[in-house]
Amino acid sequence: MTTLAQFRETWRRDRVFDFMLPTPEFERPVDTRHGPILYVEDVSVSFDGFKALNNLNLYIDDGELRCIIGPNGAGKTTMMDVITGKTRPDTGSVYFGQRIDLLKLSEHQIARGGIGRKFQKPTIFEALSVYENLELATAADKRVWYTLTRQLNGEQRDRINEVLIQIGLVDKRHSNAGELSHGQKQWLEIGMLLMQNPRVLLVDEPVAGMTGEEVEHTANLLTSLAGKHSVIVVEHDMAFVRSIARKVTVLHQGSVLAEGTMDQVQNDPRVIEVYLGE
Ligand SMILES: Nc1ncnc2c1ncn2[C@@H]1O[C@H](COP(=O)(O)OP(=O)(O)OP(=O)(O)O)[C@@H](O)[C@H]1O
Repeated sequence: MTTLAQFRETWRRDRVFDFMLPTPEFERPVDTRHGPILYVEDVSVSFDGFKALNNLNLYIDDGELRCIIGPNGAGKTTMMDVITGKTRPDTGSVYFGQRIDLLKLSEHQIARGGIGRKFQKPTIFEALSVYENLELATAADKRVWYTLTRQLNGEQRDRINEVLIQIGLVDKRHSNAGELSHGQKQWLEIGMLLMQNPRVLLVDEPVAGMTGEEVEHTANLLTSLAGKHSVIVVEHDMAFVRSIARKVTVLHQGSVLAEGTMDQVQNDPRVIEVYLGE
């Protein structure tokens, strides 16, 4: 007799029935037995006839740190919008692990299901302390009055302390978030995302406007997250990309132009022509 477990084993990603789709908010871990945690396949997005993404194929391995570069308008933001459910593609498929079809989930479900996104502009609560910001981020229920009046359990407190160490803000735990430097605000927001234990973190231009020291701290932070999380960094700062990148994907006109180590893509004549030679 076929048990449900055996049946699951034989599922093909393209044959998942809606009613069997796990609710990603509650069912973990995501199935990454085949390697990738994200499958973006043949994805196209048009805006008024203009193809922002053009049969884009991108595979991100579980725990990898991937840098995405490319000229203005290459489709980097649109790609992140598609993965996080903000923009729906015209064609193609996007899977989280083997079985979770992200195109069937709302932006909220995707975020709660383990794909966190850090926008360029931090969205921290400036009037609250660093600790309180992290405390807010632990909650499934984002209603501030509820969150701040309830007691944290020991595990949640441990997690906040762990994240404070990770982001390097232990000494600032009682400072108001509004008093932090630009870089520290960015790290706090990364910390808030980490409180949700995301499997994938999308980070948009993390070092824009940072001092040299802050850039270095950010490089250390993002590289320390790889392994435990899959981290996708979109960044224009080439020195920064070089300092953290293992594998780089170059987007151009909505497709992958080149992929490889920083040395490989930097020496690729097509990449030099459309991007690095600018
Ligand atoms: N909502 C939209 N409506 C119309 N056109 C759009 C929309 N969003 C993006 N585009 C266009 O799609 C193309 C890709 O944009 P996208 O923002 O994804 O590029 P990008 O690689 O992130 O660029 P940048 O490095 O400048 O942020 C651009 O030509 C942009 O003008």
